[in-house]
Amino acid sequence: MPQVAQYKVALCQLPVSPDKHGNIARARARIEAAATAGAKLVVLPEVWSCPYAMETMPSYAEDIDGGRSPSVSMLSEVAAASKITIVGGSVPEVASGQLFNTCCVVGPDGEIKAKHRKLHLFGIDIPGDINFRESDTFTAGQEPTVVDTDVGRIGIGICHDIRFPELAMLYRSRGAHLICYPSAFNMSTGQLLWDLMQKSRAVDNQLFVATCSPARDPNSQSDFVAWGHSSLIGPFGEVLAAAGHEDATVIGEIDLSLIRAVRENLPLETQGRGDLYRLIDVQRECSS
Ligand SMILES: NC(=O)CC(=O)C(=O)O
Repeated sequence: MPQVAQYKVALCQLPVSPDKHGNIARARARIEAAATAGAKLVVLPEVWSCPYAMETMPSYAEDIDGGRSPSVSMLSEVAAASKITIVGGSVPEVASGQLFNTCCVVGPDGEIKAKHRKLHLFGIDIPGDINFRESDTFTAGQEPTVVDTDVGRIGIGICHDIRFPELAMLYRSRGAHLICYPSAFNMSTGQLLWDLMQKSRAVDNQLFVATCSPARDPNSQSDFVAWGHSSLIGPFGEVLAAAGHEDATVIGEIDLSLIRAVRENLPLETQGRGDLYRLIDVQRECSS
C-alpha cells in the first residue's frame, strides 16, 4: 500500500537543447523547485537530456547499469535530497552494444526502483508530412514495468507505448493506480490524438494517467518537433493539470480514493464479459 493516498505530482515540460550538461542542470533545478512546491512525484519528458533526433542519439547514450549515466546520477541525487519519487523521463541507454529508450524510476532513497525500456518503437510514415523510425536506432524493450513506490503502484510506458491499450489494461490488472508516459509526441497527430489517448487509457482502466513532454521548440532545426501538452488525467477522464506547448511545470493532485469511488460508481470490472473476450498477461501465464 502507498504511504500517501493524496499527493501532488509535477510534470516538468522542459526545453531541450544539444547541451547535455545544461539540460541536466535545468532538470535538476526544476525538480528541486517542484519538490519545494510540495510535489511528492515528479515526471520528466521522454529524452530530456539530449535532442529527440535519431542521428545524434548514439553520441548521447549513457551506460546506466555500468553507473556511467550523468542523467540518472542527477536523478538519484535530487530524489534523495528532496525525498521524492521521480519518473525520470527517458534517456538513450547503451547496454550490450544496443541502444534503448529507457525510463528509470528513482525512489526517495535515491535508488533506481525500476527501469523501463520502451516496448513499442515509434514508426510513422505520412508522405509529405512526417517519416520517423525509432527502430533504425533503438532496440525495443521486453518487459512491461509496474513498480511499487511511496506514492502507489505505477505502470510505465514511453510515448508510443500509450497507443497500445492492452499494455494499459495489463497494468491495471497488475494493480497500477497511475500510468506515467514520459513522451515526445509529434505535431502531425498531436492535435487529433494526444488528449484522446490519454483520456482513453485513464477512462478504460479507471486510473490516473500522467504524461510529460518536452516543451515545443518552434525554431527547432530537427525533423521532430514536440507537441507538448503534458497532462494529468483522473479516472473519470477529468483533466487535473495540463500544460500548453511552452516551457512549464504543472502540478496536479492525485487522490487515490477516487479510483475506488469511480470503480464503485461504475463497476466496469464486474460488468465485463470475460466469457466473450479476455486480456492475456503473457508473462504471468508463462511463469505460472
Ligand atoms: N516519441 C514517440 O513515441 C512519438 C509518438 O508516439 C508519436 O505519436 O508522436
